[in-house]
Amino acid sequence: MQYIPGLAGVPATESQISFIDGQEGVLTYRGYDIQELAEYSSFEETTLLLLFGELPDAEALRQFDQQLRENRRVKYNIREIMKNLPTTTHPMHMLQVVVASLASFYPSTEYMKGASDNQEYINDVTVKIIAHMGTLVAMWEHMRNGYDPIEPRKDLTYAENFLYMLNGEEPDKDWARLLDAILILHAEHTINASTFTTMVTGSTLANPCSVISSAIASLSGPLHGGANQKVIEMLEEIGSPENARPYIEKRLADKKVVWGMGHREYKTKDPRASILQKLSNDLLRGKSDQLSHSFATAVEVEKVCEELLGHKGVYPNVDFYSGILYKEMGFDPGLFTPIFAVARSAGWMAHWREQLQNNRIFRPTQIYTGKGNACYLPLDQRG
Ligand SMILES: CC(=O)SCCNC(=O)CCNC(=O)[C@H](O)C(C)(C)COP(=O)(O)OP(=O)(O)OC[C@H]1O[C@@H](n2cnc3c(N)ncnc32)[C@H](O)[C@@H]1OP(=O)(O)O
Ligand SMILES: O=C([O-])CC(=O)C(=O)O
Repeated sequence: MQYIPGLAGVPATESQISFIDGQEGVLTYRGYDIQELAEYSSFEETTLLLLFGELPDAEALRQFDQQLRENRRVKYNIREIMKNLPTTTHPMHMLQVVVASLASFYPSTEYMKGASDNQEYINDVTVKIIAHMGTLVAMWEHMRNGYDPIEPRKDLTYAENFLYMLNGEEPDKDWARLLDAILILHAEHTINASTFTTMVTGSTLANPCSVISSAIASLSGPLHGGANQKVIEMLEEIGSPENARPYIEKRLADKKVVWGMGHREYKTKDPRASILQKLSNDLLRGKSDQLSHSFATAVEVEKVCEELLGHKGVYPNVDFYSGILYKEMGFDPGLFTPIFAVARSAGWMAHWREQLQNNRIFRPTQIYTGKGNACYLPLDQRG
């Protein structure tokens, strides 16, 4: 029996949801290239694709979109739970707590019989969770700053409503389209740590709100989704392109990782990083402000890392360029990982549903490396 740290390269499931070619830098959802989806699809349509395996027809999309719109509002008592959290609570921790608490408001043991026995519950809770994610993140942004949250609207798309709830203004169509593309890019990524968490928790037939809460916890770590906030902090610390080389050299000498670099599956640049870089470049072109400076610094960090880490297959991942876009859109860095979670709720729900269709509890084994038979000594006889 061989132990493989981090289960690198070990298949944990068979799945039809997404595919990565890590050598070529390819990512597809249900067979559709991520570049095409980011350009032409919407978050609502991509979510349906991930959940059901096909691009929907106009009526199916209209119905699903309507369900999402109808499920945006959160119950008064959920808002009360949020009100009682310290305002210093990181938005990812708020999300983990509040999504877990949804299980108290939407309980069910019926679905535990298996997917085929309660499709209606599974569909309802899927919509409820995905629709609530954006609302909760936008609400908390006001609440943690001491203001009342803004109520969601039903006449807006998912991305538009998120921007409206954050800014309290009519959402700009171009910003909403950009956010839509960002949500699509973050919606799914095979068996990453948080999706694996989803599958493990789901495999015990835990309530889906607990399942997604556990996935949020997993995504929050800086080696996973939490890296996007770390990247912008790092770029600000570096300050300008000419500081990139000494900064990276020192980090590597200190055996520290460069945030937003490296990936278990990709041994070349993450295709999502290339798309996000292009979007950032287009947005900042011709500007001479601080953020363009951060972008120039990021490009230089990438260049230095390619030279110093390229031989290890370490290149920018999805978290490297996204923060620059978020900052330009006016988002606080505390929102970066929660926005990732909002998008990824689509992928998590798709994997939860796939897991239930052919469920077997996850229960790997171990190679024991502890002591042999030990003899219990009463406390007064221990040295
Ligand atoms: C949405 C996401 O989750 S994307 C990932 C976000 N996370 C980050 O950006 C954090 C920084 N990156 C990392 O810590 C890692 O690359 C991970 C966690 C993403 C992947 O980890 P693993 O697949 O276990 O990579 P592993 O540690 O085997 O890396 C291989 C080699 O590249 C090095 N390496 C990998 N990533 C980095 C990095 N960001 N900076 C410096 N060196 C790195 C490792 O030190 C290792 O070197 P060695 O062979 O000399 O020991
Ligand atoms: O696949 C991974 O390990 C991490 C990642 O990029 C993601 O979840 O989007």
